[in-house]
Amino acid sequence: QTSEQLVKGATDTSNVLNYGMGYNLQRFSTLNQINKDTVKNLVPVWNYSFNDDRSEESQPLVYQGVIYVTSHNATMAVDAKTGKQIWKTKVEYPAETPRIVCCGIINRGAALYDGKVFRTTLDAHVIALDAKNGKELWRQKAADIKEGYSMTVAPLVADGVVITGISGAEFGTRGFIDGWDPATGKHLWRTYSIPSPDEPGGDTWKGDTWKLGGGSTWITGSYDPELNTVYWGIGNPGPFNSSVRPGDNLYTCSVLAMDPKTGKIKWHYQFSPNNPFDYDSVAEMVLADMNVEGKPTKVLMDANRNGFFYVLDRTNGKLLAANPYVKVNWATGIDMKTGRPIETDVSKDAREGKKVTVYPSILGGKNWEPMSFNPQTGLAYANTLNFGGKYKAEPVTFKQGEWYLGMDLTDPWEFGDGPRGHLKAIDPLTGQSKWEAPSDIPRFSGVLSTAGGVVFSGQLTGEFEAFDADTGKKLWQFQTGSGIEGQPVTWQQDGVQYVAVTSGYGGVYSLFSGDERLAKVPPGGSLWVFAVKQ
Ligand SMILES: O=C(O)c1cc(C(=O)O)c2c(n1)C(=O)C(=O)c1cc(C(=O)O)[nH]c1-2
Repeated sequence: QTSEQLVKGATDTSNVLNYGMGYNLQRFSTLNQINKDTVKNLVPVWNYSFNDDRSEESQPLVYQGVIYVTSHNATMAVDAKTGKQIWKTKVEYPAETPRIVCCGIINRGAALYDGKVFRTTLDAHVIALDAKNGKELWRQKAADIKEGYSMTVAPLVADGVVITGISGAEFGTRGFIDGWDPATGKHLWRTYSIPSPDEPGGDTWKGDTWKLGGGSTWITGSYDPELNTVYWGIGNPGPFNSSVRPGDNLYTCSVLAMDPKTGKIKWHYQFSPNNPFDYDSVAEMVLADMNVEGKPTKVLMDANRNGFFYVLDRTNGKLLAANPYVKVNWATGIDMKTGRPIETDVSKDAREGKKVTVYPSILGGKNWEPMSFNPQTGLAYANTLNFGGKYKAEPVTFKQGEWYLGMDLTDPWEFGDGPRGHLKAIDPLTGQSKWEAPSDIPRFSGVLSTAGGVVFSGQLTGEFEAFDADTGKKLWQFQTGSGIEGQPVTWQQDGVQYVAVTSGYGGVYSLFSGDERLAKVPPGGSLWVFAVKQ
């Protein structure tokens, strides 16, 4: 398809063309056949097996009646109406690859453009497949797994350029974002998320620390075609132990506004300077037009892992609002003039090597699982985490291909008795919830909202759920075969509205929380498609 079709994104209701359902990453659909009244009649239409037992985080794409979905070891095309496989192309990677993957053997999905399917591989390659038959058209190596790099990100195609990020900040890497020619795979540009000493921002690193500075870019950016600007979030600095790397450590825990053709940085905003707590700022930068103090404003929204919900003016990076949306104790607020956090003793003590209890934990107030913004209700629907962590920095030495953390990980969580997560309907400008749907085990699935007044999400124990967008009341649920870590999408074909989500248990909470309630969840990746019973 053309880039023009891609721009339509969420408003093109018969296709799901990119990660985030539209370049604004709103994950909102104007479809309303599935609505507050009819959702109780939602039934599965078909289920397609991935023949895989890993976590399935891939967001399905839909184009002209074909679903394109990925797992860590395959790319698949499936007939959207029947669930019949059209093609499946395996992804091979060296057996030692999982050793340098921090948080799960996963892939978050593909990008579609000009008859091709683009994806990344765990061993840090970018590949293009023919959308018709799954044949590989080109393959490029982005980085070396021996140096600790891996890839889980879904690519973005903006202004005719395939844009990809990288993972590896827990292994002493130096993050970057790459631009590739969709037709040939030619490498067009690389923008490092960590500037070298002679570049602007280079003085925020001491000595050689920039070389191992982290700043992964593992979640797909958003794109404003009118401003021709891509917004991409940057991960945590490495190592966690901040005494190793004094300074602000640009551009870690920041958002970059970039030119898609050249990768040139137009502006940046740093959420958490010199961060010790793994507060990656990679999560989706959602774009919307919103009234701010009575003025229509082009904004960018971010439910940051550091616990604050930010609204920026996306034309220039100016801070418009920043309020906590979960419990936060590392800062009392954000200085609206300087944009910098007003830190508490928790941050100071952590930097001095003392043991602290920090809210949010190193998994954040919200992790990677994408939220949805519904322009009709003006609310952001996000799966948030409701626990803190115990944090103590410890000495660390760098060894290539090994964990480079500098944090005592023996007992890192501070779980309370209450629910460990909520699906929250958040007012972006205040951070306040209109409603909260608690969950004992936190939800780690993406969120979808629709003009039918319904919000979809899923549980790590496998329930696919629908909520009333205005009240948070649960309207429907369906037990899938494994845990849901996927990202629901919706589209319409031949007059029928469908909803799809992957099921397949795993991800960072499952790996590291020690939550025994998850031990009984059966593995098994598959794709579910639902519609209202006719
Ligand atoms: O710094 C990084 O490079 C990096 C990469 C990834 C990833 O690629 O999945 C995660 C994280 N960090 C991370 O901090 C994290 O909490 C996380 C959760 C998940 C997941 O898939 O559940 N991935 C990652």
